[in-house]
Amino acid sequence: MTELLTANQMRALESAAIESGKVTGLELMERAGQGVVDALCNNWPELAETAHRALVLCGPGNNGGDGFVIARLLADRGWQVDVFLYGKAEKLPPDARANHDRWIETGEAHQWDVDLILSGARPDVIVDAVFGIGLTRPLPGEVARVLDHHARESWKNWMRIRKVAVDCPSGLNLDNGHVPLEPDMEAPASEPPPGRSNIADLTVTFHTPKPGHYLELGPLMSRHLAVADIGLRGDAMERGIIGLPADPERARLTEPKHFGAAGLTALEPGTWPSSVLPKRRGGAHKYDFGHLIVFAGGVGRGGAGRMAARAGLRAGAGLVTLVCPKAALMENAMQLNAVMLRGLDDPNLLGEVADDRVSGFCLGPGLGVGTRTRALVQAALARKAGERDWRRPVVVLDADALTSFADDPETLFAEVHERTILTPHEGEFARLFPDLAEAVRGAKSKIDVVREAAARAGCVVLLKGADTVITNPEGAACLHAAAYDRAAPWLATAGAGDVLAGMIAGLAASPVSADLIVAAEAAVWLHVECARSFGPGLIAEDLPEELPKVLRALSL
Ligand SMILES: NC(=O)C1=CN([C@@H]2O[C@H](COP(=O)(O)OP(=O)(O)OC[C@H]3O[C@@H](n4cnc5c(N)ncnc54)[C@H](O)[C@@H]3O)[C@@H](O)[C@H]2O)[C@@H](O)CC1
Ligand SMILES: Nc1ncnc2c1ncn2[C@@H]1O[C@H](COP(=O)(O)OP(=O)(O)O)[C@@H](O)[C@H]1O
Ligand SMILES: [K+]
Repeated sequence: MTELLTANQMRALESAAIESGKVTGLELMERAGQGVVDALCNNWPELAETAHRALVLCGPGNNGGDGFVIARLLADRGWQVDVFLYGKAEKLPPDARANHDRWIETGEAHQWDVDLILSGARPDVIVDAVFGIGLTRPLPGEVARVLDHHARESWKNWMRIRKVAVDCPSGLNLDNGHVPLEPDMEAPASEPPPGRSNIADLTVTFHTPKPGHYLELGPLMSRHLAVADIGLRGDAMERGIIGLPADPERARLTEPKHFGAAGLTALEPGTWPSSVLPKRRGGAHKYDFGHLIVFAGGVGRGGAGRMAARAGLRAGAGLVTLVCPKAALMENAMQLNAVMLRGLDDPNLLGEVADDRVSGFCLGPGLGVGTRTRALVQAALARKAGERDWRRPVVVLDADALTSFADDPETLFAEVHERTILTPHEGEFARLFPDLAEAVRGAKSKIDVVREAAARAGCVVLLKGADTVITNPEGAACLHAAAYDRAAPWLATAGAGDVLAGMIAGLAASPVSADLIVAAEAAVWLHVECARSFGPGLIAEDLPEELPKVLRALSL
């Protein structure tokens, strides 16, 4: 797992390293600049071979300081380097000032001037070192004009000009992935507002990625992400131990890498996520992997429940039973084989179809909004620990199971327990947590907002999206990003969420399953892995069928 550090956490780590006396701020800045130059040369080997021309845009803080280091290192390689400074040299913080002064011994640092910058010699590379984690307000217009994606069009052959962002494309808030805008700056939908259109070709960040690289606009603006090691040692190894519940303060990125350690890949047995999947030992009985009950809707509405059930079975539940209104039995019987089937009309008779060995419930997909669904949810939540698991049955609540409580979320929150997970998409989230949904549209980090939701609800909450955030009431937060080399646009297809609910339930229903948040994290990762393995043309039904291939690749 990779820790995602907020701006404050990164600053604290940097200060601690400097205070320990093992490193100076200047050394860190030098390594940061070197890291950017190395990443640039790795990414575009042709730039490493011969000297080129760079336009280095420096800002008024330490991000600008990194820019001056980069300017010097490129000049040392024989490059022609034009440097512009936004702000006053006298006001630069000490380390940035020192690197500015070192640069002007041999080069020039021009005062920021939009026309002068855009009419200057054509650069091969633009280095955006204007603002990093210190951005506190919207980009000034004169900076936005230069960094705008279209500004490159002032030069000929502009499509071959590369833009490298230092720490982040300036304007992007690395805590939340938003681009702060002046209140009157909302542009028409057809045209990205200034600042949102600062799109890099490569973004080089330091030590570890930040939440904003993966949330909201982060992937779109950063485009490719490289992480440069600047020799800061964190305690992430201990905190991010694979398969354990996440740290309550630091969010982690859901991925197989163990804090970026090279050589550990998903393909090695024993590593995450294989290590947290229940089905990995021989000699077990089907009940050792749990009995999952998935509820389906009435006549003609069973598809979503059937897909969730199939996903639960493929994900590893020992047995899966689909429970539907009796009138829909025939329809479902014609479609199911390995998934078992029972009819239930009266929610109060849940015990007739779900004995003590049931270890998981999945409710919501296609279930219909209303009092029957509410009653089923309440009946499932009321179940106590069964005979094979000391824990209560896991309850996955999705779609209609959530919407059925839209006018009274407090009733739901009063009944959920620690083995409950709510899996809303943004619309369902807004129905249960209207104020928090508003906050995420504002300036708050999606991670913090979902943390608040889990604390309020008293159970695990998973907010779906290309950036999926999973939190528990203790504050642990995992961010799964279907971005960069794990983008999965094919998942934007009807029913993909139903399959996810089934996969989570199927993984978590096993008596030997990991902590619920950990099981959910693995399910989200596998869900995207299935989409990526299948590729274009994917429909939701393909996802469970792709799972065996994905699991085989994990050497299970
Ligand atoms: N923290 C660390 O561990 C390291 C930080 N480094 C670099 O230092 C950067 C952070 O430096 P700083 O904290 O100085 O922050 P920045 O350089 O990102 O920006 C801070 C400066 O910009 C001003 N500012 C912020 N938003 C503005 C706006 N919209 N309009 C005009 N001025 C604005 C602030 O008043 C301040 O002067 C990182 O992003 C990274 O590039 C690296 O040198 C390596 C180590
Ligand atoms: N562009 C995308 N990239 C990656 N994942 C996506 C994308 N769009 C949707 N998803 C994922 O697909 C699923 C869609 O779920 P949901 O919105 O509940 O749809 P449905 O109700 O049709 O099943 C979620 O897991 C979500 O994270
Ligand atoms: K920057």
